[in-house]
Amino acid sequence: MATLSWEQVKAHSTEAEAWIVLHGSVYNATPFLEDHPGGRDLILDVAGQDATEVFEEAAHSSDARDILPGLLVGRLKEYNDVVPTSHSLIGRTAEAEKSSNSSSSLTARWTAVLSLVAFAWFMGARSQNRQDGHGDGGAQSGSDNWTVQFQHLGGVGGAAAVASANPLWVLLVVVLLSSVWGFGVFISYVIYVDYGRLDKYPARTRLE
Ligand code: HEM
Repeated sequence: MATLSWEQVKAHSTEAEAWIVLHGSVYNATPFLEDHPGGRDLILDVAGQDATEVFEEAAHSSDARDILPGLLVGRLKEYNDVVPTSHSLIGRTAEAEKSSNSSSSLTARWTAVLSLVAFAWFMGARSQNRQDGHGDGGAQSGSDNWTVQFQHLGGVGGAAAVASANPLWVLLVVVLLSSVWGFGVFISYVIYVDYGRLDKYPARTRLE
């Protein structure tokens, strides 16, 4: 890797050659200027300079940091790295959101809840049918055995109660729980993503 001096870095402070220093490594940001979600000007403001502080203040994600190796030019000869890598709330939250709240895992959760509802409904309906004496003997006895077995299995807990409850009550409870859950997800989204995004802006560009 090339070892560079401050003079060389300072000589690359134009739009055509915008080098920035992050933690002592020198990056050529020019190919990325147009793609920068924070805009080209924020990078150009610090071209030819040490951008570590503003870069960390903007709490860049690991996705942003993954872009850096592709822009690497070299390393400064002497560099005293005093700015810590930011581990801000928003950085960690955004990454956690990506892994835990991804649409696929949400789909999986909803599928699990809906399966449970369908199962409880089915068992409730079966048990109702049996108690009302609407079962038509031999043909149904296989399913009724399943109901009985389920109730025996769940006899120790709430499963039997769920199975024998009116399916409409089961549905109501599930809908209520889902609403509370959804509200919780919404509130945490507002707190961590919307509110947290304020921290993504460097202090000098932030509206105080
Ligand atoms: C080559 C260096 C840089 C790269 C690769 C880069 C990359 C990125 C990326 C990928 C994002 C989207 C959000 C994220 O994933 O974190 C972002 C946002 C941002 N960047 Fe940079 N960035 C660089 C330099 C800078 C510099 C020097 C500043 C100076 C202040 C800056 C300020 C910002 C701001 C304020 C945002 C937030 C934009 C928004 O959410 O609307 N970035 N950057």
